[in-house]
Amino acid sequence: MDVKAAVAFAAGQPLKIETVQLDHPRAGEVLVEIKATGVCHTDAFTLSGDDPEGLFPAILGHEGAGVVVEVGAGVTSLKAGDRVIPLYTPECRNCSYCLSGKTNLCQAIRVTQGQGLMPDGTSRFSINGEKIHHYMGTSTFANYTVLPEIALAKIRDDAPFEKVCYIGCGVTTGIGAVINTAKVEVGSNVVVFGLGGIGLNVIQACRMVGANMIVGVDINPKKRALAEKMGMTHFVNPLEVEGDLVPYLVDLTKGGADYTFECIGRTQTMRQALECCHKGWGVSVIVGVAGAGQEISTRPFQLVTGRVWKGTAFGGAKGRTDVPKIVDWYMEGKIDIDSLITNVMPIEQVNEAFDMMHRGDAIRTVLTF
Ligand SMILES: NC(=O)C1=CN([C@@H]2O[C@H](COP(=O)(O)OP(=O)(O)OC[C@H]3O[C@@H](n4cnc5c(N)ncnc54)[C@H](O)[C@@H]3O)[C@@H](O)[C@H]2O)C=CC1
Ligand SMILES: N[C@@H](CCC(=O)N[C@@H](CSC=O)C(=O)NCC(=O)O)C(=O)O
Ligand SMILES: [Zn+2]
Ligand SMILES: [Zn+2]
Repeated sequence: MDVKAAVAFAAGQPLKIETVQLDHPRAGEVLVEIKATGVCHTDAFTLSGDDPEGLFPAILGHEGAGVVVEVGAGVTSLKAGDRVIPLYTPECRNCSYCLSGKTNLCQAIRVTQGQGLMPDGTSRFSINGEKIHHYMGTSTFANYTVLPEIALAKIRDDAPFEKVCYIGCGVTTGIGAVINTAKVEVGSNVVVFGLGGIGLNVIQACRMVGANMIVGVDINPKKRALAEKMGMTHFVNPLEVEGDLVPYLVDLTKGGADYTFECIGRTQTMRQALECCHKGWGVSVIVGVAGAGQEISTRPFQLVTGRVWKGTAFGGAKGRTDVPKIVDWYMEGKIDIDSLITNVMPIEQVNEAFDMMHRGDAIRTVLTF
């Protein structure tokens, strides 16, 4: 079938809206009509050429919501008409990772997903006979896409696509980093580096679990008001701090933070986030994705003296199990998504959405079809 997609033909080039060809779902696969998709910094990261797994041409996008149109042979958990959220971290419930009870990093299809292919090693997308790569197993910058059944969370029928698509990455990553990965306790002092689409969800989760001090760090002062609305208690602009940021944050948190979250993707801020943790017990969670070839460093003494460095992917969430629950939280008014969706525009304006993100003028832009 012919579908409309924003195609990334080469690193660093604007996306082009094209009519591309999409094959029908094969065994274990599902055809989904994407109704809305968020634009996450990771899409920009891959488009920039900094992603070692970045492949071109590709259809980017991994923060979508839509409706099942057709199921392939053997699909049992979904049917036409079901509302779904695509999962870049699938949940097969059968691989050793899923069965370990220790991680959300299902590996059932990770190899082919990283190669921009479906689990059988082929692509469903093409243009004029040339293969187009899938991206993160989701490719939500297309009005129809094909995914494995294990990479779809079935959600309730009254969930609005233009809001809950954000649960496909940013909301779940931020909230999950706090609840699943760090397990922030009541009364904790927290520092959040980066007040974008992920960091603001970290902040709202810290507020939800009853954190005491929630310090937000960002070089863009325009982020302050919304961060305060989400629960930030103190704002720090590193460009306005005289001297080193780390001792400033240690002083502010009276000895160091119990938990810190790096939601930027810069190795320098990852180090700062670790080193402003409290001696003896502070935990720093890396959420941001750093570019190809970059490495983190610190003095090992930082760890010897009790600070812990961790990371999180998709907030440690098991998608098919946890995403429907997070949709319920939104529908029940327990979490705020609406305030964080700053722009809604048609897919044709996808490049404008990237420009706004780079200028720091948007938290989340949602594209519609
Ligand atoms: N681990 C995971 O599963 C996930 C990771 N990510 C990653 O999280 C990071 C954040 O993503 P978004 O929130 O969508 O990005 P964003 O662009 O919305 O937010 C980044 C924020 O960092 C701020 N910032 C930039 N440089 C800074 C500096 N030197 N000091 C302080 N603040 C600075 C910006 O002003 C902006 O507010 C990205 O690296 C993204 O790839 C995103 C989703 C999931
Ligand atoms: N491909 C990159 C790493 C990209 C990355 O870390 N992705 C995150 C999700 S970011 C979402 O916006 C993730 O879940 N990683 C786990 C995984 O298995 O990919 C590289 O090669 O550095
Ligand atoms: Zn993302
Ligand atoms: Zn699995």
